[in-house]
Amino acid sequence: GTGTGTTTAFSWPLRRADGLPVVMGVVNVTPDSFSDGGEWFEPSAAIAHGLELREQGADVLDVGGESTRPGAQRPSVEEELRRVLPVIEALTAEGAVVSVDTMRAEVAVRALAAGAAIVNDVSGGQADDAMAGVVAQAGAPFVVMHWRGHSADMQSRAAYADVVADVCAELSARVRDLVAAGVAPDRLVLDPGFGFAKLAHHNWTLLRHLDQVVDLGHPVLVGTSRKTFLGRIGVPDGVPPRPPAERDAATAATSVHAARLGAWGVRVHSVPTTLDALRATAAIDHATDSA
Ligand SMILES: Nc1nc2ncc(COP(=O)(O)O)nc2c(=O)[nH]1
Repeated sequence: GTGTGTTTAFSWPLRRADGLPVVMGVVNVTPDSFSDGGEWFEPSAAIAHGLELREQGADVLDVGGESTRPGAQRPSVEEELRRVLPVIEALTAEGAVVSVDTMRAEVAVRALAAGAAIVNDVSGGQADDAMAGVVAQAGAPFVVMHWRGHSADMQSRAAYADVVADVCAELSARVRDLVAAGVAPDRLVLDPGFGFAKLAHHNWTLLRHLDQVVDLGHPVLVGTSRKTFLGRIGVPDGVPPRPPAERDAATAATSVHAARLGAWGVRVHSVPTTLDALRATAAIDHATDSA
């Protein structure tokens, strides 16, 4: 690409005309993401998948080149760029709104130049000190996820006095640091980071009290899709969780719940399932009592 990628014109905060939460479709260009590892590793397959998600109704396509599943080893910057840039360029050329899922400032810079409109950083700017400046300079919307260190050993940090209060406090600290570094507050999206340094019960508790995250005053993104805690529903201890492809109904339930509690958006693998569930809920909410 020429590097002067066209960022698709879009207004911020992004809102759906139908009032449903923004649907962010997952395009993992990785050989080992836990939920769909390897399916879309080739750029052509990832591009086709992204266009399909957009066709299905996704408002944003989240393109990531680094798997963040527990225990994942990090790719090099070069490898991460090789994976995501062709996909970002092609999807933005087709008019899609793209977010780049990266913890690296260098990748964010190149992705924005290639047309990405949003930076989605699971570390919320903690993994790379240069990220805040890149996002501030670009004026790009920035997704700040709750994170306690790299996936290699993050589950060792899954200890909380009060997971909701702690996650809110740690996200608020990130907001302060990012604003101090020049990021505009109205460009920040917060995300509780389901499954990152969290055990199943932490995830359920965060969902139950998601309104407290919403009350921090920033749009909230929820990324529960196909995560292991959903695969454990109805599965006895000691039995492996159900595979990711069987977790879309549970994911949809969490998306409906998140919408009810005021979430701005949901980051999902299955767009049709998500929209079906959200639309059904909206139909219920808008049902009139006329005969
Ligand atoms: N903002 C945000 N980004 C993320 N990126 C990757 C994953 C890991 O899940 P995947 O391997 O299915 O992409 N989860 C999140 C998340 O929960 N929130």
